[in-house]
Amino acid sequence: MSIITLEHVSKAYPSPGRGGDPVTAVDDVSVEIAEGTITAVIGYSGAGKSTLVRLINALEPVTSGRVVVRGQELSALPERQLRRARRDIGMIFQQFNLMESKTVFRNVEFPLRLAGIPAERRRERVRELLDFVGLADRADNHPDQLSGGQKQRVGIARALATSPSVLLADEATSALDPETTQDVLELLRRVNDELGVTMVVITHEMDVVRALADQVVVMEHGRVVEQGDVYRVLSDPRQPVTRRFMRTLVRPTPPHAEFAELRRLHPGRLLSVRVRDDHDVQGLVERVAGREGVCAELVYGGVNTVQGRGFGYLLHELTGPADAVTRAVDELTADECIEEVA
Ligand SMILES: Nc1ncnc2c1ncn2[C@@H]1O[C@H](COP(=O)(O)OP(=O)(O)OP(=O)(O)O)[C@@H](O)[C@H]1O
Repeated sequence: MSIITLEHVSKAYPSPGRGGDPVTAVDDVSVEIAEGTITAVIGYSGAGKSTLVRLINALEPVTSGRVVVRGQELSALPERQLRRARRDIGMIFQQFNLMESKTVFRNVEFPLRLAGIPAERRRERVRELLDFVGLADRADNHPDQLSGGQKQRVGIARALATSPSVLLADEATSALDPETTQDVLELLRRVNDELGVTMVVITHEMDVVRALADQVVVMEHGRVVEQGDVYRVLSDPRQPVTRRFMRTLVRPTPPHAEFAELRRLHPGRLLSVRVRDDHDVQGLVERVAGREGVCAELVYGGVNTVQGRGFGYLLHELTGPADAVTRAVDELTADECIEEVA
């Protein structure tokens, strides 16, 4: 069942200069997010990702379209009800946004105070949350006594204080080193698995997508240009922007100088084979190349996994009698997963 529905949502900001056209940050976006899932929103800087997320928790009003969260159309709610609805949507940020003058305890307690929860229950809840994020012994510290990863854990505890059913994460690991990123991603996984919280994660890091996402939404110039199940999007990216992102996880060919060296050693015709677990394209190469004295040699590979399923590219050199190689190349490149590399 869908917990967040965006229907033809657009957001325009006034032109930064006088008399210019408005900036359309989000342009006619329709997305459905199923309860209990993790959706990654990817796209280059300026694609409209942050704006989209601010529309989901109604930090910004939509220009047109509808945003529905748990059956409530946020854009139609009066301020009081909107504040209540926002308690059901937690948010974490790249720069953590903690109150530096307050202790960890007070930071996590803050949303509970706003919600009017009595002191005793607030204390219990903060303890429970700090336990969950592994910071039970840090309640009395100030943010400047914590590492980046610990600060983000406090951010997560604070976002979860009012037991929201949705958590929005805007580049939550972008300021962290790779190891700390892994720890925070693991915690976010637990938030989803153990608490059943639906998550929308903005990122430009494909490792985050790979580690967390069930579903991917790809944005470019304010529009959603591609969306789908994470394995489908990574193993069969359909838009150029998605392919560029996917190639940060797996490369079809080695970097420039290395490729020149590879070409020197393997001057024959090269075929790049996109690997998917639902299409035995490797078997196809072996069958076709096995005919007429053609030989296919694997010369480079970039393969990764998501949700335990392999995706990526294998590069083969075809050698043998010239006519037979041409026939093999023609037959193989008719498959959408195979293309010749110059
Ligand atoms: N408050 C605002 N006023 C005017 N223009 C804005 C505002 N917020 C965003 N924009 C513009 O909307 C477009 C989308 O911005 P947004 O921050 O949503 O993109 P993004 O994909 O999140 O980028 P980044 O990864 O750099 O944060 C950009 O052209 C940006 O300049």
